[in-house]
Amino acid sequence: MGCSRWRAALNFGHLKAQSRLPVFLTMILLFTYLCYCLSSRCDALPRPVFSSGAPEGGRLLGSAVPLLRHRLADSAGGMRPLDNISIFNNFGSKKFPQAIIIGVKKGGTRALLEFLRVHPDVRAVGTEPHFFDRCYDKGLGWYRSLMPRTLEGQITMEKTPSYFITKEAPRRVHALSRHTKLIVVVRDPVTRAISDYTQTLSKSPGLPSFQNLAFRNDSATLIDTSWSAVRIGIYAKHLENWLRYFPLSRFLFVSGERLVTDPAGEMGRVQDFLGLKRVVTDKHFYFNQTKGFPCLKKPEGSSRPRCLGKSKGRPHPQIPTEVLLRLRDFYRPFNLKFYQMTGQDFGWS
Ligand SMILES: Nc1ncnc2c1ncn2[C@@H]1O[C@H](COP(=O)(O)OS(=O)(=O)O)[C@@H](OP(=O)(O)O)[C@H]1O
Repeated sequence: MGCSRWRAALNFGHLKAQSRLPVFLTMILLFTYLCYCLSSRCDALPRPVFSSGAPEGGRLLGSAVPLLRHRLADSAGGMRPLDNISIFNNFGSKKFPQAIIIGVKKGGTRALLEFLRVHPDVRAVGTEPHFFDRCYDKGLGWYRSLMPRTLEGQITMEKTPSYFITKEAPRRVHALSRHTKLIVVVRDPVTRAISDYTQTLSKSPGLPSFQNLAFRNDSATLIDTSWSAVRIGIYAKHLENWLRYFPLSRFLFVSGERLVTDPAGEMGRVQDFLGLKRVVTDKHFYFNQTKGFPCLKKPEGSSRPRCLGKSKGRPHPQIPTEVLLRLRDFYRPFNLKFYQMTGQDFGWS
């Protein structure tokens, strides 16, 4: 094509010769952007992370995928293996989650999600989206863009433990879909509070002692319910808020304690609730003596087993017995109410 014809093709009439170059460059940029979007690479999403340090990537069909993923991981020198292979990420479509782990903070939510991800029919966001609490104004399009692609029959999941205590969350989740399955991992509220405190302490070493924060002012008896570490453990109160929007049948309450002592048993209940085949069984777990927690066995073809990261299963500070007893007294009526509401006795004394 001769120069004159290019000129004719790009002749915008009223534009002077000097102003054509920026227009041309803009068109090239727009065209490149369009191509980029069409190849599904312009999702404004944070990439999923895998807190255990294990490889994270798209799941392919069937059981060959973990094997392939780990082979790739091994040969990728620790890099997430599938990130650079766009074809793997383009299967299926992004859907809103059909099931959400809504709580509770420090209950064992990460362990549950990572155990579930072993299942070939579960695909989940690695990071916590915080859509129904902090990011609601970003809109549903943003939320869906965070989701991994799923094929027919696969379940999309996310976990954000703060949803359970967020006043607006039940209404918002319900507005998206009243069919959403809700999973709550609960743990003895006293241990949960100490776990919560341990996490804050790890970030702010100058934090006052647990007992200073747990009791109101200088009182040695009055529990400070304005402290979030205490408030989160009043499960009955938070559940009441959710039950205004969802029937009990939409919930599954997972015992955080049993998730540690009998992960396969608890996973059986979870898979049944989600309508999944019981694929994740005791064969997938081993107890890591050093960590003191169950970990995922190494998948075939990988030389590495998978435990959760260092921030999961941390040692807790020693709390005076009288403080623990007082807290137990405080939680007892709320726990009993919670057992009654859920029809489950979690055995917290
Ligand atoms: N398998 C396995 N490995 C490690 N840790 C396990 C596991 N199962 C349950 N837990 C318990 O999970 C607690 C952290 O809970 P969450 O993942 O819900 O925490 S968070 O809210 O996402 O920060 C974490 O609390 P801490 O022990 O206080 O660290 C663990 O007790």
